[in-house]
Amino acid sequence: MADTNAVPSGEVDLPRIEAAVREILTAVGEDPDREGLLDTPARVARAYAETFVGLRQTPADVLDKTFDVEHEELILVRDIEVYSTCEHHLVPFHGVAHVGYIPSASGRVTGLSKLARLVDVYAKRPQVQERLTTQIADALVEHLDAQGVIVVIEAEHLCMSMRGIRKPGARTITSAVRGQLRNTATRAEAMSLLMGK
Ligand SMILES: Nc1nc2c(ncn2[C@@H]2O[C@H](COP(=O)(O)OP(=O)(O)OP(=O)(O)O)[C@@H](O)[C@H]2O)c(=O)[nH]1
Ligand SMILES: [Zn+2]
Repeated sequence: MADTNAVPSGEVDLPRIEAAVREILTAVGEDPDREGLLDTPARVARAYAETFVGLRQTPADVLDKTFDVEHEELILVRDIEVYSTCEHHLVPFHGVAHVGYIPSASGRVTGLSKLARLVDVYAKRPQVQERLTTQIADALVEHLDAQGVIVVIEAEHLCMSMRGIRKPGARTITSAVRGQLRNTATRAEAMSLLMGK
């Protein structure tokens, strides 16, 4: 099975994406040489480079810089906007991520913005929501030695809204809980904080 954590080396092959987009336009019955579409393959290539930039990033890139704070309680950033791409249909899914952790016993914490950056490292790849959730949680355990982690993602998948079953508004909720946050009381406290109750 392919290693979904693998980081490919090298740059995005823009000319190859351009050629593929020309092919797709032709295959759906369009004329890639008509004026309105002339720049489209190059635009799509640049957009894909941005959409999948996380394939060239690692969690260490954002979590290696830490500092020590005396705080062995929950740190939670709620409502981090997420745009990712469903790996089945290559259309977006979008919503919010809530990311919380209890720092290591030595109080190793990361900057709050780094939690949002970590979400993007994994969101900017072809994804399924379950794996996105799990990867964020596991990175916090691995890189911060966090004593507990909770990640909840709520998202709408455009592959379910704009096509296929066509159910706009259906939201999928996934969670990943590690370490001390598996404890019923601690987990209930975190859940009530992240639901805003
Ligand atoms: N578990 C999971 N499923 C997803 C995710 N994103 C999309 N899917 C689902 O992936 C499935 C792919 O199903 P297939 O039957 O292979 O493809 P399809 O014929 O296009 O399916 P429909 O979307 O039902 O039309 C669909 O049920 C999608 O709703 C995700 O993040 N997690
Ligand atoms: Zn999909």
